[in-house]
Amino acid sequence: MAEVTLQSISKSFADNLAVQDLTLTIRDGEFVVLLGPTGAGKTTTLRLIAGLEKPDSGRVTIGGQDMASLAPASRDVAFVFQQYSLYPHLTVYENLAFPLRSPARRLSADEIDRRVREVAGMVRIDHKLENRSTRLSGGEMQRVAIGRALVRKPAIYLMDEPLSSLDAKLRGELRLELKRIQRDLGSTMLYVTHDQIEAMTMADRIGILDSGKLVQIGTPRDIYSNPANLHVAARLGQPHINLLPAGLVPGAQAPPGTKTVGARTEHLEIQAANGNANAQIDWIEHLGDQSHLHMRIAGHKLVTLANPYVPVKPGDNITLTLKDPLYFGADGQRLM
Ligand SMILES: Nc1ncnc2c1ncn2[C@@H]1O[C@H](COP(=O)(O)OP(=O)(O)OP(=O)(O)O)[C@@H](O)[C@H]1O
Repeated sequence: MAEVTLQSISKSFADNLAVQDLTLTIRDGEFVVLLGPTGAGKTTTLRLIAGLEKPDSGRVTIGGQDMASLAPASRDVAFVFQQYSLYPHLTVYENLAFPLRSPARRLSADEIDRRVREVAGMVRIDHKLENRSTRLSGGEMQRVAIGRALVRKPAIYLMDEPLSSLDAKLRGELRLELKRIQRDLGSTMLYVTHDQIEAMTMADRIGILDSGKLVQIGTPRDIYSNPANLHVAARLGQPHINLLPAGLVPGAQAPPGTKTVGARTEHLEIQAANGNANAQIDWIEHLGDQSHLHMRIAGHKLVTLANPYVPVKPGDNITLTLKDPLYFGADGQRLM
């Protein structure tokens, strides 16, 4: 494993600036997640590291070595794509063994066998080693695709939404397993997703990409609690952060220049109105272990998370107050 750096990388397709002046270090053994909406430049960033795209300017280094003159095959990276790309005519075993069979590796048959079985156990596909890869469920195929990357020990794993084609339950399971495997192996990993739960649960650091720019990078806790601007604040949190005009909800002293107040569940206090109602419950979504409270204050809608036994019902008048919310200026940047 190795440290990977991107130094002031830019990449355009015709007049579309896909990656803009991107500087990022993925430390040796670190799990970095790039989070951003569609078209933010996530896949392009991975492809630039893998050498599948050439930057217009800037430098990529792996283990301190400049990659400019190295072809993809010489870069010592393993790429997992969004859609499993297995060899359909081969068994699971042969798919996993394939990357190890290159003559340049000079691995013995015993060594290959040991490694294939070890990785098959890690991704829990060891019971299907003799199956043709086409005779697998989508989830099993994607396990094999991830396993095929893991049999090698490259400088860095590049993963492009590897769980996005799976159903929610399997995604949850594999998310945990991938994190465990990465920690056990001490792998360096750059993982791309637009799923905030994946980012929050797996990353050592999350980088937020917007229109090709790295807007903020930090630990999940830091990105959640101290978003640099409105864009970052809106990317994390379920339900979405409520963005309200300054002065709408009482209870907090906004700093000068505040245009927007950002209020998550933990920033809102709800009380049964005592003749001093300022808001109303619109409706309640029951999710089982918790509920979403939809409220309205002076024509603005808000949503917060509540316990399922919260003693309110649609139509109730309530008193809503703020508790240490986030403040943003007219330019969208956070005000401290
Ligand atoms: N080969 C290409 N030719 C032309 N434009 C491209 C090419 N690859 C990417 N782009 C453009 O570059 C921008 C960034 O694309 P990229 O695929 O990196 O985004 P992304 O964040 O990975 O999106 P998604 O989540 O949809 O995969 C987009 O506007 C895209 O249309």
